[in-house]
Order: sequence, then structure tokens, then C-alpha cells
Amino acid sequence: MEITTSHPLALPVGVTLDRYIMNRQTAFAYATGELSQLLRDIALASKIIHREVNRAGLIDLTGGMGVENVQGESQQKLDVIANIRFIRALKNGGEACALLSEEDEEIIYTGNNNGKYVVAIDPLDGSSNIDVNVSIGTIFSIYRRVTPVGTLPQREDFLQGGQEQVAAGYILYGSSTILVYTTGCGVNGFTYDYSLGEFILSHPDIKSPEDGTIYSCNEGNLEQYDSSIQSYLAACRQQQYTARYIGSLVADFHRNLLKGGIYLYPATTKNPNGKLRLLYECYPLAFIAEQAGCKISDGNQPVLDIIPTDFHQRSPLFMGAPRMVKTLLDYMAT
Ligand SMILES: O=P(O)(O)OC[C@H]1O[C@](O)(COP(=O)(O)O)[C@@H](O)[C@@H]1O
Ligand SMILES: [Mg+2]
Ligand SMILES: [Mg+2]
Repeated sequence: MEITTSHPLALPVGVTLDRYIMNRQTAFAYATGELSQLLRDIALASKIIHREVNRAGLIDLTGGMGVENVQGESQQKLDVIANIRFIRALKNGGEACALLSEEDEEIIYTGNNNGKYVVAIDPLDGSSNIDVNVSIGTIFSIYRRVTPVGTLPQREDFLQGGQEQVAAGYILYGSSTILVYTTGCGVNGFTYDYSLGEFILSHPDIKSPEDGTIYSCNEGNLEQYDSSIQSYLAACRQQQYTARYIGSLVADFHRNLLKGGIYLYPATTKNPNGKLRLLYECYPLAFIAEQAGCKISDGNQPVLDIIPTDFHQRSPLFMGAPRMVKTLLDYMAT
């Protein structure tokens, strides 16, 4: 077999995540490497979860734990495993002084009080899809602490508001595993090459299309939505837009980000404040979406402007191609 220069085997391996983070770090004079190390620690934990998600059916990691988390949702085994993996990686890494997780009611202290950062995390997103081999993910948000280094982290370290995030990202465990993140200088995606054990830059400088024809929403809740949202969804159907809903926020977000679309999780009579959690689902995806040129709203204001009051508070979420979200907000304003 002749290996020509265009043959995949001849192409140079892309930039690894580690190398990319390093290159970025040198771009910031005041950068000390701690945030870079924290991002690497998160990437390491996600490689382990990639392996466990992949083999879940073989190592008895499917099914529930028979217990509920602080949200009143039944915890899946992989929810718990992923939670443990991130806590352990951040404890060992030393850069995070505390975490806030979807799976735990209160702050998780890492014991690294000299750590300058705190992390809010949804260890496993799309739990209802775990056992049926549908894409799932992890979502994370990083803040520089506001309490003095060396002291015990406090509530205010996590309730700074979405605009104060210094980094945010997600990992999508799908047909391939991809890590997408921002530190406020654009959005980049890295595909995991498990044969090398490396995340490789595969989606540089991701930008959302200005408009789209994909809409993502659980229409099973249609009767519970505000009539203006029902009218918007009817208009989407009339225009023969494509309905796509995986039921894993990370996967629905990722598709719409690349292809152009709108994701809606409105308030419902069951969840009058929406279902999705502000600190570790809405804020981090809003930071990424904004950096990629999307529009993100809770129906009344940009999501990053919402003032947080509670660790596990929920928020309606509307995000996607700016022209589509603007149209929806026009419907909601009438
Ligand atoms: O089943 P519903 O009501 O459509 O909700 C699906 C949404 O709930 C979630 O599963 C909530 O996240 P978790 O799985 O992390 O709890 C999102 O990923 C998804 O978009
Ligand atoms: Mg989630
Ligand atoms: Mg979750």
C-alpha cells in the first residue's frame, strides 16, 4: 500500500491539548500555570471516564445506585463514578480548593486551601441516556476564588455569577470523545485519540452559524410551556425545521453549536424555574456559546447576567444561533 502525503497515516499528528494549553499560557504574561494544570487534571479524569463509559456494560457500571441525589433524581452508577473520578483528580491535582457538584448538596473541600480555583461540575450529563448507549457528557465551570488563599473556601466563591467564570468546558462521550473549552479567548475542541491517550486539536476556533434550521426541545412537555413558546415551536414545524432532541444537554448543545440550531428548555408547570441547573449546566454552556457567537437567554436576560443565590438553582435556557434565539425572544415578548 503506497502511503502518499494525503494518506491519513502521513498527516502530522495535530496539536495536543497539553501543548495547546502551554502555548496559550505563554500568551498571558501573568499566567502561572495553575489554571493550565487544572484543565489538564480535568482532562485526565475525563480520559478515565471515557474508558468507563465505553466499558460500562462489561464492568457492571449500568443501572441505578438505588439512591437519590440532592435534586431528587435517582443516581446512576456512572453519575457516582464520574463524581468520584473528578473529585479525586482535583484533590490530587492541587489547583482547586473546592468543588460544587450536581451529585452533592454542599461544597466538596479538596483540602488544597492554597488552591486558587473552585470548580462547579456536572460530572455526568444526560443520565437518562447512560444505559442505552446514547451520547452523554461532563460540564465544568472554573472560578478564581474570592476568599483569601490559604483559608477554607466559602459559598461566595461559587456564587460569583456567570460573568466571573475564568474557564468553562464540556466533554462529550459520543461516537468519539471530544473536549471543548474556553478561557474567554474563543472556543476550541479536542478529539480524544485513545491509542495515543491524547486529546488532539480537531475543532479550532468554533463559531456558531448566524442562523439555522434545527430546533431541540422536549415536545413531550409542550402543553406545559408558555403559549408564546408553543407558537414559536409551531412556526418551526410550519417552516419544516428539523426537530432533533437527544435528551443529553451536552450532545444537543454540541450539535447545534456546529450545525446552527436552537436549544430550548423552558419553564414548565412541573419545573416553574426550568429543569437545568444554573451553576454547572447553564453558566458554563452560556460562556462557551457566547464565545462562539451564539445568543443565550433565560427568556428575560442573558444567562451570564443572572445573579446566583443558590448552589443548585435552576433556570430556563434558550440558546443557539443568534437569529433563531432573537426570533424566539420576539415571540416571547409579544
Ligand atoms: O428528560 P428531559 O426532561 O427532556 O430532560 C433532559 C435534560 O435533563 C438532563 O439529563 C439533566 O442533566 P443530568 O443528566 O446531568 O441530570 C440534560 O442532560 C437533558 O438535556
Ligand atoms: Mg446535566
Ligand atoms: Mg448530571
